Amino acid sequence: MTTQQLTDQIKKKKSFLCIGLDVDLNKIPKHLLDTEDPIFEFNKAIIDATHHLCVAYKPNTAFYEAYGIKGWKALEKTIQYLNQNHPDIFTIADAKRGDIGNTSTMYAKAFFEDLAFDSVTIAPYMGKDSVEPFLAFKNKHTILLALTSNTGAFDFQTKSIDGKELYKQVLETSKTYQNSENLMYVVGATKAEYFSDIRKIIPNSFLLVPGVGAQGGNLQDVCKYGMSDNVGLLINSSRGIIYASNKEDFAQAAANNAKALQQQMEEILNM
Ligand SMILES: O=C(O)c1cc(=O)[nH]c(=O)n1[C@@H]1O[C@H](COP(=O)(O)O)[C@@H](O)[C@H]1O
Repeated sequence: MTTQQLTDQIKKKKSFLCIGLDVDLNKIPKHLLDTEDPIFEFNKAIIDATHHLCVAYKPNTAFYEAYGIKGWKALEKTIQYLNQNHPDIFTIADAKRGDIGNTSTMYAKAFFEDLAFDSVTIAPYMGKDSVEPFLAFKNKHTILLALTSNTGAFDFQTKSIDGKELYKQVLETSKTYQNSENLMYVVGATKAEYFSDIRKIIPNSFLLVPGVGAQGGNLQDVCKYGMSDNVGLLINSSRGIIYASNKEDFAQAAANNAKALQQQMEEILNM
């Protein structure tokens, strides 16, 4: 998917919501545990109930890897279901990968070719040759961790090196990488006060913004300082949407929470 197609979808749906599919078998409704593939059945019900309210889904691979081969199969079925039924929806494999070049190439093949995701999250720590293998894929997107939502972000990302914070160096240096037009960045919703500075460096890049809902980030603040001319934001909520209820009504409850966020987004887009 191109970023133009993503922007078109945002304008059509009046939403820049990304729903995180972080499936924990301890949190899903008990009746689903009797089915053959509870993770997929949960995801399918959530997707069926919410696809008109969001523009992206982001399964975090940890939640699938934790269940071994069954988990990976459920991830595969989920992305196939999305690609077959909702090809207009942007898909993010939240895998936070990155390694020496030949290994990154294999990670890129796994997520872009085998699983056919539109994008994957990548840690920038190993630098240029660990990121460029992902960028080499046309119309696929590499979402680089810039300033994360957790408190540990202050351990390294905001520290100055040669007079400039590390997260700014990540943004500036990554712009020089080959095929850098395929880059997007992660910036946590809990770091709203940093968005103005970030937009000075990357005015138009798409930002994946996790941390609203369960982590306490504020949607209005993020939009005020982080929105670009082409919207340029994908706001993720995982637990705040998918675990709205653990009863039979879980999918409808998730849709209600997604709708509440989408309506706030619509108001912001209309301003
Ligand atoms: O890359 C991410 O998506 C990510 C980056 C970050 O800085 N903070 C962050 O919470 N995430 C992910 O975003 C999701 C947030 O989930 P909730 O806090 O339940 O909405 C989880 O899958 C996290 O792994």
